Amino acid sequence: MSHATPFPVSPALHAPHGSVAARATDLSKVYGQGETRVAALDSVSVEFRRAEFTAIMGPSGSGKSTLMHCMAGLDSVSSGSTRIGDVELASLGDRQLTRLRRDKVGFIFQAFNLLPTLTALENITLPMDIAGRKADRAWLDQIVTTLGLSGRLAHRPSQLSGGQQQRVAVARALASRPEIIFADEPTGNLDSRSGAELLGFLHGSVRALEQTVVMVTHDPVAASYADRVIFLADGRIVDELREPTADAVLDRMKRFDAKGRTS
Ligand SMILES: Nc1ncnc2c1ncn2[C@@H]1O[C@H](COP(=O)(O)OP(=O)(O)OP(=O)(O)O)[C@@H](O)[C@H]1O
Repeated sequence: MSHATPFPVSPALHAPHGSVAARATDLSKVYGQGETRVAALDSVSVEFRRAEFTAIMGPSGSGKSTLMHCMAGLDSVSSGSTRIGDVELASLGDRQLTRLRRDKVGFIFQAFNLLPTLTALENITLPMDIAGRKADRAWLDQIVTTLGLSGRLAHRPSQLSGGQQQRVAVARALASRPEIIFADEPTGNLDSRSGAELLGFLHGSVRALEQTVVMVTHDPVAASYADRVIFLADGRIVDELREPTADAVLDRMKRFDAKGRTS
């Protein structure tokens, strides 16, 4: 599906695509043991290329969140490897991993996860403030303007609509120019119009800013904003769709459902 790009496209930004922003190789994740053992991920290998928007879909319990958490270094892996850029996450100690997450990874969750006592602007710059890094003012201005937050920066989260709060969360994720953004059902708490706006911003950040985005979603329309969709079932990647339309995604999902019922 073709979606409008809200960010001004700068041709100069369209430098070489195709390098890998994150990669999992033979990634397995097992929770529990004995009778409670669950293989949440079973030998998953996947690449997320730079400046590409990937949606991860699959039935409940198929391993979507686990894949994202392992890729983002929020959860340990049982076997296999995960890399952000050139860095193998298993090779890092706790402090190095915390620093890598802070500097290289942006997160957007379904719950907006904003601190209620801070203003919108303070929430946006918080990760950089904690890291002792100065925000790039021009970059911040561009993000804030594009996301339509200029007049809301002094507001606290309770004074903002759900859509505005989620846009603050998007601005926070984009502000440090992370290598990759992981979004877990980012539109789950939004009405359809705010959701569409947000997906437009994510899509625009991929096109115009060369941001890499990986998004878990249950919604075929949300997935249609991505460049590709990967489908998980029982902890394995079972299919992939490029240039998805909502109808094509729905069609694949129906096929998996039908297979699930007959197998
Ligand atoms: N901390 C945990 N301890 C034990 N089992 C877990 C844990 N986290 C996830 N699981 C199990 O791993 C499997 C994959 O879970 P995961 O949350 O990754 O699925 P999902 O596809 O994101 O599901 P949903 O769409 O419902 O959010 C499930 O069977 C789940 O019960």
